[in-house]
Amino acid sequence: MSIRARFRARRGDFALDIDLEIPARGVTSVFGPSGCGKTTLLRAMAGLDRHPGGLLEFGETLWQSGEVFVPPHQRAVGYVFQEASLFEHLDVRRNIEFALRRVPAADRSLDLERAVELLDIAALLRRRPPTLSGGERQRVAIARALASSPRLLLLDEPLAALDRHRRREILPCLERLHAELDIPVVHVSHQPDEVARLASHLVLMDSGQAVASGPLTELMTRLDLPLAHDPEAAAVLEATVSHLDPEYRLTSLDSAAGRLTVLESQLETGDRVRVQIHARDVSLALDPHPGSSILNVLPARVDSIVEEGPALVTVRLLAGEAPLLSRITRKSADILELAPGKPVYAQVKSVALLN
Ligand SMILES: Nc1ncnc2c1ncn2[C@@H]1O[C@H](COP(=O)(O)OP(=O)(O)OP(=O)(O)O)[C@@H](O)[C@H]1O
Repeated sequence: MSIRARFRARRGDFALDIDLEIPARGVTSVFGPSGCGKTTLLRAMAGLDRHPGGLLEFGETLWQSGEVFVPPHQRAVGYVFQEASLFEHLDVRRNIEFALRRVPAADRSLDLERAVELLDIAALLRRRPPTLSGGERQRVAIARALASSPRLLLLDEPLAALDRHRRREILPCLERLHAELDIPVVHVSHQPDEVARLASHLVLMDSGQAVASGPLTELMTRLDLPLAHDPEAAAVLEATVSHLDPEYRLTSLDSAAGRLTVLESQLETGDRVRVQIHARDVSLALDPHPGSSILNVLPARVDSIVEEGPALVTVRLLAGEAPLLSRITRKSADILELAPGKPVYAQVKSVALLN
């Protein structure tokens, strides 16, 4: 099942020209520079702005086409924007109950207790919004959006107004939503780390257009797209915990790129995790370097190479079928005579667990 969105709109000098098909499951992140049209797209999907000639299909359900325009409250869409708007005179419980009551009991996909548990807001139920912190407000706003039993959740930079610490508190809640509720989420963010952690699908926007749309793991490592050239460029891999080593306090993960070793954490065998490997943390060698202290050495082959200014190159590798990035000096690339198809060993200095 997929979501099809086609919108053309003009706002002063800005033109939105979008024709997208994204999966109606998992988390799709819409990523792009300020002013590129991310909010305009989400508002059009929610039905908050009507753009004549637009098309929006949610699976078999038509929300907009030609003369058809289903108003926002009949779309079963939950949305949370940067500054959460709550009913300031009602306590948190009543804010959520208000949303619950909009849906007949037989059609509810979750109850108050479940929404409270997922967003970890039991302690806030008697508080009124003016007494809540920014992070608490956002958690309540997301719980309220869920209480209306949406078929689609739209989150427009819900964490933008929060500092790093508060964002770290909410990210696990968003992950739980994704893992435990079968509601597709379209999520707008400026933060590459948030996108890497949450998204399964990515839409890259620029100047009102979708420059690319595809699986996160692929788009993050495509050398024709900007993410792979960022100083923070990284590959993201799904992995399963395969072995715990109590003696050395290490954990082994099996991924499509091969076996990875990370420091011991709270993980158990069989857990699914997501890891991030930064391009700057991957060096390359022509042999497996048995004398090295680096534990994670993956056989790979060079897929493509792009220069990053006069001194550096970014190399896209395929370790098995999994793409990885390596940022090395142009001199090293010349010494190793790197070229597409060449077998190499990727020495991974650091693997970050994202959850
Ligand atoms: N009512 C309006 N009148 C004129 N221009 C507008 C209006 N609303 C939005 N715009 C312009 O449309 C463009 C897209 O805005 P939008 O809010 O969708 O961008 P965005 O990608 O969400 O940005 P940000 O990441 O900064 O939130 C911007 O250039 C903005 O200035």
